[in-house]
Amino acid sequence: MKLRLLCVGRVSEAYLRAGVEDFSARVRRYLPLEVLEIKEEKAGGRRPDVARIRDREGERLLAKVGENAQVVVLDEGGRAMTSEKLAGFLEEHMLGGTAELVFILGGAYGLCDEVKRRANLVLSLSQMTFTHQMARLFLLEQLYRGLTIVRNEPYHNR
Ligand SMILES: C[S@@+](CC[C@H](N)C(=O)[O-])C[C@H]1O[C@@H](n2cnc3c(N)ncnc32)[C@H](O)[C@@H]1O
Repeated sequence: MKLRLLCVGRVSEAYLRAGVEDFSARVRRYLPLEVLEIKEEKAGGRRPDVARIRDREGERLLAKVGENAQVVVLDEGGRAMTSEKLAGFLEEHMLGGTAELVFILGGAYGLCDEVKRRANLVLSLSQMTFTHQMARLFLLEQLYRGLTIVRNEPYHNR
């Protein structure tokens, strides 16, 4: 199985980029990982048209999602999971023949409903809101943690 991260925008903060690179490399020890960055829609002006921004970014994201892909959308309003549950979810897909598991992260204004409707799972990392750059790092850490749990390796320490 291959993991694919579809993200709106880049990781511009150096301190987060280092973490993202580190955890991406760790995840790649277990599974192929592709990260695709979608251009952020320009906000323009003092009162950005949030619905338009989300819709445009959503179109770009959905254009990159294959018909048969299993999709996890990251959203603070989604379903909370323990790391063990996420590990179980990953294992199910690894054993169940899923070719590609796609994770979608929104930009500064979040994701439109159409993207959320495409999700097989809407996943929350916390009820609190993170920047998309931080959410990317936390997701990668949880994927790495989950994969070490699947392999019964000593990272999770439980
Ligand atoms: C700054 S947040 C967007 C906040 C926006 N106000 C909204 O309504 O979604 C940017 C992206 O990071 C991800 N994100 C941020 N906090 C998250 C959390 N607690 N759980 C899951 N994803 C999160 C989501 O993909 C979100 O679209």
